[in-house]
Amino acid sequence: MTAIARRGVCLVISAPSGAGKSTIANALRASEPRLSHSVSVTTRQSRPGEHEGVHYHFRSMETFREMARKGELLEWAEVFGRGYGTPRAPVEAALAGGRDMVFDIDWQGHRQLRAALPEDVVSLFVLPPSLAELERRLHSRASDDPAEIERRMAAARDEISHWAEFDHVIVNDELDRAVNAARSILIAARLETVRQTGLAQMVASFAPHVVGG
Ligand SMILES: Nc1nc2c(ncn2[C@@H]2O[C@H](COP(=O)(O)OP(=O)(O)O)[C@@H](O)[C@H]2O)c(=O)[nH]1
Ligand SMILES: Nc1ncnc2c1ncn2[C@@H]1O[C@H](COP(=O)(O)OP(=O)(O)O)[C@@H](O)[C@H]1O
Repeated sequence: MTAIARRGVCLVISAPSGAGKSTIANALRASEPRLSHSVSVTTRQSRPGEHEGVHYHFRSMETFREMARKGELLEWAEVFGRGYGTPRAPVEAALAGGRDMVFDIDWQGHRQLRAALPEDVVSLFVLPPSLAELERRLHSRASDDPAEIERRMAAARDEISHWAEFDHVIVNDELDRAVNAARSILIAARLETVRQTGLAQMVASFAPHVVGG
């Protein structure tokens, strides 16, 4: 019997800045070696410890706009006054090759990605235990200056107001629990793609007109 090729899963993780989505996505990738990270393009400055092509592709606003104009971005948005977007080519290659990807993007990106790839997206919204804890985490990360932290706290309520657009919502109180929940969501989505692919191929083998084969 030939192996059934499934498409990859797009796991979108969104959250107000500082809630822990990068930490959760990194922990997930550490235990799931075949899960790759969609490296976004951004016009913001790199933070200490961030590397070109690993955490982000750091580009000028001019280059970013040119990429968006040419259709090289699958989705893009302005967040905190800066441009952020998902390069199209790596996502299309991963999905076609049956490789799963995790996306750390905001609610606007989630909406656009879902519209572009309705069959492939499963999404998770991460809540902090409280706004006070969110602010504490932003300070403890020590990556942004006080004005930037203020901007992120001001935007947090707006980001949180979109929670109901997501397939799953978790509170990141204990990190291990949150990572386990994210892993379960990924595994369930993988099984669903296997099931759908398997069923479609099985039906196509005896009734091609049903699945348009
Ligand atoms: N729409 C969209 N949002 C993105 C993308 N990359 C990052 N973001 C979002 O931009 C916001 C700011 O990201 P970043 O500057 O890394 O700050 P952090 O979330 O506090 O670590 C977060 O809400 C990210 O999820 C992208 O490619 N598209
Ligand atoms: N469950 C948790 N408990 C305590 N601190 C956490 C937890 N999850 C993440 N953090 C810390 O909170 C800060 C923000 O996390 P980060 O993953 O950078 O957030 P985001 O990517 O959502 O902006 C980091 O310093 C991280 O180590």
